[in-house]
Parts: sequence; C-alpha cells; structure tokens
Amino acid sequence: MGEEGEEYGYDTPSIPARTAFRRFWPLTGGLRKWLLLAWSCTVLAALAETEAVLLFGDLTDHALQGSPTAFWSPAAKWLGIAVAGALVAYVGNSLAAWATERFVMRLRAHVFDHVQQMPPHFFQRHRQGDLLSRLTSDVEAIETMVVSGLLGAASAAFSALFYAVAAFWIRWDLAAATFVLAPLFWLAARRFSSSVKDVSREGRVADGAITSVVEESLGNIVLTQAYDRRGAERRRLQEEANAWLRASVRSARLNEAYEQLVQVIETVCVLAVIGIGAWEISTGRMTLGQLLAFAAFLGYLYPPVRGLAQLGLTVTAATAGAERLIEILDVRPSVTDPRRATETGRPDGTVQVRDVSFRYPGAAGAALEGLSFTARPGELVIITGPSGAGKSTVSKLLLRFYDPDAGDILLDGVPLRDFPLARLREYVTLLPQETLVLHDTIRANIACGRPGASDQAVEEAAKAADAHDFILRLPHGYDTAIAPGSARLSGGQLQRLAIARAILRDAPVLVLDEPTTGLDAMAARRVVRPLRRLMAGRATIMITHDLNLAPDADRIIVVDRGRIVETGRHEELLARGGAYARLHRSQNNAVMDTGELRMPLWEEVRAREHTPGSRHPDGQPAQPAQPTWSAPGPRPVCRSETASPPEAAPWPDAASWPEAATWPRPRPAFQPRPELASEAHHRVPTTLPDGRPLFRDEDPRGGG
Ligand SMILES: Nc1ncnc2c1ncn2[C@@H]1O[C@H](COP(=O)(O)OP(=O)(O)OP(=O)(O)O)[C@@H](O)[C@H]1O
Repeated sequence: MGEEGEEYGYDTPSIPARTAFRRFWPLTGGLRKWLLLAWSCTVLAALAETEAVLLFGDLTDHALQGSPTAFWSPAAKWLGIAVAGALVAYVGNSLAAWATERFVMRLRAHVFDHVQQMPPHFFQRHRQGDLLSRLTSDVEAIETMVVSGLLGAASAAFSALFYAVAAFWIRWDLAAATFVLAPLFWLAARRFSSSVKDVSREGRVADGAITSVVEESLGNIVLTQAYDRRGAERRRLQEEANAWLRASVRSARLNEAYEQLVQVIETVCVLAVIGIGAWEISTGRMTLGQLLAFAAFLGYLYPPVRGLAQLGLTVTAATAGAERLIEILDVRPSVTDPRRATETGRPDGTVQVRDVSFRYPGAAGAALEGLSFTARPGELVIITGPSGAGKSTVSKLLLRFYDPDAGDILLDGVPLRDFPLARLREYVTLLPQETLVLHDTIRANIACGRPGASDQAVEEAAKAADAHDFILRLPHGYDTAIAPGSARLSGGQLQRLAIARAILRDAPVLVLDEPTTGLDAMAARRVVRPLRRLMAGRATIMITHDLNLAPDADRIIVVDRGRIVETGRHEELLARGGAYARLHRSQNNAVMDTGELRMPLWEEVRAREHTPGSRHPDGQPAQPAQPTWSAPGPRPVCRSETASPPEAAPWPDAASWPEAATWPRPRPAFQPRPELASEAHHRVPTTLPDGRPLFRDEDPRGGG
C-alpha cells in the first residue's frame, strides 16, 4: 500500500470468504424468514419455468404437427403457469430487494455506531474519505456476499437442478453428454478468482483514496486557492485516479475475458447437443419437439450455472470489501461502559486528578506523567503551558476519551471509569476550541445540549450566552439553518452558541479548551461575559494559552512535557518569576506562540553584548540586538467578529456581573528596553529545583 497506507496505519488483513461470511451472517437475524420466503418464491418460479418448457416441447410435437386443436389446452396451461410464475417471481424479487436493503442499512448502522465510539487517534490515523468509502461501497459489497449472494446461489442451484432433471427426463443420454462439459464453467471461474480479488481490493483502496483527496481538498479550499495549490491538488487526485483507472480497466478486462470464455464453453455445449440431437432424429429415436425442448432447457440451464460460477467471483470480490470493514470493526474502543455502573445522583462536581500518567496508543513517550490537581464546584482551574505540553490530553482524559495508564480521575470521589459513558458526559461538558456545529437550525444546535429542551429554555440559554440578539437578526431567527463550515456566523458568535448549548446542558463540571483562542480582542471580550455566567457554580477546568482570565483562577497549573512544573495563584506565580511568569510575559508582549519565547532571547542577546570580544558566528563584532518581538497589538485574527453585524457595547457590565469588571485586565504598556533590561538582572530560572530543564528548548540533550 506504500507510504500513505503506512502513514494512516492501514493493515488490511486477508480473510477467506467463509470467515467474512460468518462474521456478517449474524446481522441477518430477523430477516432470515423473509429471505427463506423470497427463496421459496424463486424456486417456485423456476419450477413454473420448467413446466413451461416441457409444455413447449409438447406443443411443438402435437400442435405444430398437423393438429391445431391440440394447441389450446397446452397453450392455456402454459399461459396459466407463466402468469403464476410471474406473480411468485415478482413477490420473491420484491421481498429479496427489501431484505437486502434492510441488511445494508443494518450493517451500515452497525459500522457507523462502532466508528462513533472510536478514540480521537483513530480519526487521525484513518483518512475521512477512506472511512466514507468503507461505510458506503464496502458495506454494499458485503451485501452482495451475505444476502443477495446467498439468495442468488440457492436460487441458481435449485433452478439448475430442475432444468437438469427435466433435461435428463427428456433424454438422459443427451443430458449426460452435455453435463460432462459443465465442470468447464467451474474451472473457468476458478482460474479467474484470485486475480479478481486482487484487482477488487486495489479498486476499493483507490476508491477510498479518491474520496479522501476530494474531501481533504474541498475541506482545505481556502489553502488551495490562497496558495494556488490547484495544480498540486489536481496531481494528487490524478495519482489516485490513475491507480483507480488501472484497477478498473484490469477488472473490466478480467470480467470480459471470463464472459467470452464462458460463451465459448456454451457454444461447445450447444453444438454437442445439436450434433447428437440431429443424429438421434435421423435414426428416429428422438422427435423435433424433444430436441427443441432439450435445447430450450439448456438455454435456461446455462444462466443459473453461469450465475453460480459468476457468483463465486462476486463473492471473492466482495471479500475484499469485507476485509476492509473487518479491519475497522476489529479496532476496540479505548473506553467502554463499566460492567456495573456506580449509581450516583447528579454529582456536585469535585474533580480530583490523582497522579495520572498517560501515553497515546502507539506513541513513543508519555503525554502526561504524575499529574495531580483538584477542582471544586465554583472553582476555576487554569491549565497552561507551551504547545505540546499535554494540556488538551487532560481534557481528553476528563471526558474519558481515554483512561489513564496510571493514577485516577475522580468525580465526587467516584472514578470516572465507574460512570456509564453517557452519564459521565452529561456531568462533564466540553467546550472545544472549534465550535462544533450540527447541520440544522440554530435552535436545534442549542437544544442538542439537552435533548427535549423547550423553546423557552433554548431562548433563555441563548440570552444568558449573549447570543439572543444576533440570533434574532438572522433571516429566520432561531430557525435559521446553519452547517459545519458555513460562513453565516462569525467565530465569536459560534462560540456564544456553544456557550448557550453548554448553559442548557447545565453540567456540574466544565472543561474549556482554549475558549478564546483564535478570536480577536473584541470577539474575545464578547465571549468572556457569557463564559463567566456559564462557569458560575461549576468546577471549571480551562485549558488555555490566553492568560487574561488567569488572575481570577483559583489555581493555575503550568505543565510542560506532561508534568506539572508550577502551580499556584496568578500573583504568587508571577512573583515567583518562573515558568508561568515567562509565559505571562510572552503573552503580554503579544507573541502568539509561547514556544517562540521559551528561550530568554533578550537575556541571551544582552549577555552576548556584555561579553567582551563576543563575535557573531560570521566573525563580525556583535551588534546591539533589536528586540525580537513585535509591538503589542491585537492577537492575529483567525476567527474574527469584524464582519458580524454591529452589536450592543460588548464590554462586561460591572453592575450585573461584578467580577467581569476586572476583565480584560489592562495590559502593561509596552516598554521593551527598560523592562527587559531589568529582567536581565533578575534572571528567570530555567531549571526546576531538581535540576531538570524547565522547558524542552532548554534541555541540554537538545530535546524538543
Ligand atoms: N493521537 C496522538 N497520538 C500520539 N501522540 C499524540 C496524540 N495526540 C497528541 N499527542 C502528543 O501528546 C503530547 C501532548 O499533546 P496535547 O495535544 O495534549 O498538547 P497541548 O499542550 O494541548 O498542545 P497545544 O497547546 O499545541 O494544543 C504532544 O507531544 C503530542 O504530540
């Protein structure tokens, strides 16, 4: 599968058709009686056709040989049988179609349900387009193996049996001579079988890759257009399309070769019958009617025999689809419901993280090590630290997307793994960085916080989230339809929608993952007031780089490399002048990525300046350096509100929300040189008391 397959962790197992069939057969439960009925109808229709062919021979011998009166009786019988056969065939085929579609729906729901329980890393390792292709075309392929394949095989086998018995009944010796050639069909199918499976697997993989490229490309359309990547994207699609083309053409060639081979075998059989029949008629041992009826039986017999052989190929090809689904179904969810769930009422919301360590499946190192903290109802705990420190991993453990490898997380003293998952996620609400939007109305998007919530409750939540006014200004108010990625709402408005949803959910524990990241200063301000309303009375764990709310936090936890490097309140930590103070300073100097300022750059430069005879690497005397950061200003806008309709003054209202008056705290004026110069005299510690480096950039081993 090449590099791509490795990158996405595909390791599709090769499975025999029988194993694949057994794996999916249980999903036909409840449909089997209908399948049996459909099969019975097909068998009855085959019987009717057999009788019709016998009547045809009768008619040829009597009515066509000078006795017109002998026509009516077999003709009426024939017509009656044809009508009855058509009716049962209609009922049987309709029933079969209904049962097969039910099976497809059931299988797709089963796989979809399974995929929805997968942990976050599963979606990072599987391309979405490939998953889509597995959920659509591979699911249908399995249907051809398990339901219509089985039904078709049973029907074809019985039809072939009836026609063969009838042929034997007319002339056993002629039939025996013909059937000697029947294994040729089987041999031909066998010859093609393994190539068909290979080519079918290649086709399915290429199909998934094409869907992935299209999906990724459309999802990234801004990047494609802004960086004029159309050519590169076209080439990416072309590469996958070439693989698909090769597989499709090979598949068409194989099918055609098989078809033509079967035609030749059939011709040999027919010539044998006509040759022997002509000989028999000339010797008076056979009538013309018998020969025609016999030839007609062969005409009827070949399609089911050919169908049986073809079915082998179809099943083989479908096995490639089954393998791809089984690969997905064999991935176990990282967390499951407890065998015996602990019955608690609604918890108060005390979260205790006790000595938690965690490593992502397949990752080389631990994402968290020995993490401990507590958040009580009404408290705000901020987790901050450089990029990649393990902050978001904490939120994944709190929501129980994963269980810790060591240590425990408790909610009101009960380990999270003892709560049923659905209940736990009712008690712990996540507000992710990206506002997640359903393809539905604004009302439904808020109401999904608490299914069954009344319209009034939805509007109350929207008002508390400061979203009511902008919603009313939308073309259809609360009934305005929105969709993921739609530009109808700005980043800040979407965030307030998410806050309304969380307010409605009313969980005792709140996990906020970068609630203001990507918003410009105005948008962030508009979000803070509703955010405070949401946080009131709940245990809130906020994961953030943005330290504007830090002064209000009851506890700030600074993590790096998965370990807590500092913890305390804002003032204490600032006074300590350690990792937190450095992060805080980096933010106040308006640098977005705290990682950029992990090294005390200014100190380094100053130190170099003050080192007598220090030189640049190029040999020139060191020049006084300019500060490497930019002047303070609004944070880069990723999710801007500037395009949104004008709103009422966004500043927190000190009267109604006294605590809001303290935010945003005025940032210190930009005084680079004196302030930084003074910092040079108070060197920020860069190692922990035990000598470990504080941040990875300072790791003498050169990690990071
Ligand atoms: N699915 C995964 N598989 C393996 N490693 C992962 C996975 N997700 C995250 N990691 C690793 O775990 C570490 C912690 O990641 P995490 O996302 O928690 O960092 P973070 O502090 O939230 O970073 P940021 O501030 O940039 O969002 C990182 O080294 C990251 O590369």
